[in-house]
Amino acid sequence: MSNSTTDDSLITTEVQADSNDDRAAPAAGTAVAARNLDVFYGDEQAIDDVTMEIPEKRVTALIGPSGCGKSTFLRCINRMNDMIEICRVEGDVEFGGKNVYDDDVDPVALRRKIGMVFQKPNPFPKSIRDNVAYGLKIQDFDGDVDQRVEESLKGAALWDEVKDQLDSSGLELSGGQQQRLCIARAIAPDPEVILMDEPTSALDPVAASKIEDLIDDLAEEYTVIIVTHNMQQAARISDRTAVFLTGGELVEYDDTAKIFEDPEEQRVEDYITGKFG
Ligand SMILES: Nc1ncnc2c1ncn2[C@@H]1O[C@H](COP(=O)(O)OP(=O)(O)OP(=O)(O)O)[C@@H](O)[C@H]1O
Repeated sequence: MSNSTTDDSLITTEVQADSNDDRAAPAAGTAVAARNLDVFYGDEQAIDDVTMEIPEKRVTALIGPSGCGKSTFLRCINRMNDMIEICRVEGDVEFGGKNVYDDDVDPVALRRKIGMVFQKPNPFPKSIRDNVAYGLKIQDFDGDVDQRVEESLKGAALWDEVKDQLDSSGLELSGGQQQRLCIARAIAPDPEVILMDEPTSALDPVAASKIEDLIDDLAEEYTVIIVTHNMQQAARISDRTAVFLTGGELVEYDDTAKIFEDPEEQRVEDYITGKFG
């Protein structure tokens, strides 16, 4: 695991800066690690004994056919599955040297460190400024809110388009702009990890392409973990790719080039060449 955080820091410390990060070089450390993770919905098993280490400040793509457990795995990382009553998680998800399922972890504090962006842009019916500032208010942020809003909108490549209309409703933006607003909202609390569940699938190709470019930029500062159905997208934007297959099995996990050019597993080759799924 990375040494950048300790147990207590899950709740208290800021993101560690690493301005010299070079994505061609090996990652500095592990951001998130699943260890023997099993997830059940009632009697149905959705994730089956998954162990994987996700590198920090890289883009990791989770791919696989519908229903193989990609979203379930993603939601385990910041305990969004807690909201689903019949969901049961066994095994560990380590973040900052700590199992996020330990009794003393505060899920709300965890979600500030591990933000999330969903398939459908879901801005609140509030102003652009208030959408971005939302997470700051919850955490009693005592810095300059307007400055953080501006930084977050710049970080989400939206500032230039909205800087003169910060008091307009977030719902008045286009779909692609709304998704970038949601990304700004996710990065405002200064997370370490951003989870993205098919963030471009509801967008037109131009808007989707802007988000892809943005993901590339975000990986300079954050660890990005993205579920995508779009294999070209995974190949374009990710450094590492994890292939899940039916039953929640992690079949292969490697550098993205290796997965797409020379996978070890026949089942993975069949999947990425479109023989099934
Ligand atoms: N809230 C839920 N309640 C019950 N079962 C669920 C729930 N969410 C997911 N499942 C089941 O868990 C399994 C994995 O679902 P999940 O959505 O994680 O897969 P996925 O790979 O993300 O699928 P997709 O690509 O279609 O979004 C499926 O069998 C699904 O029916």
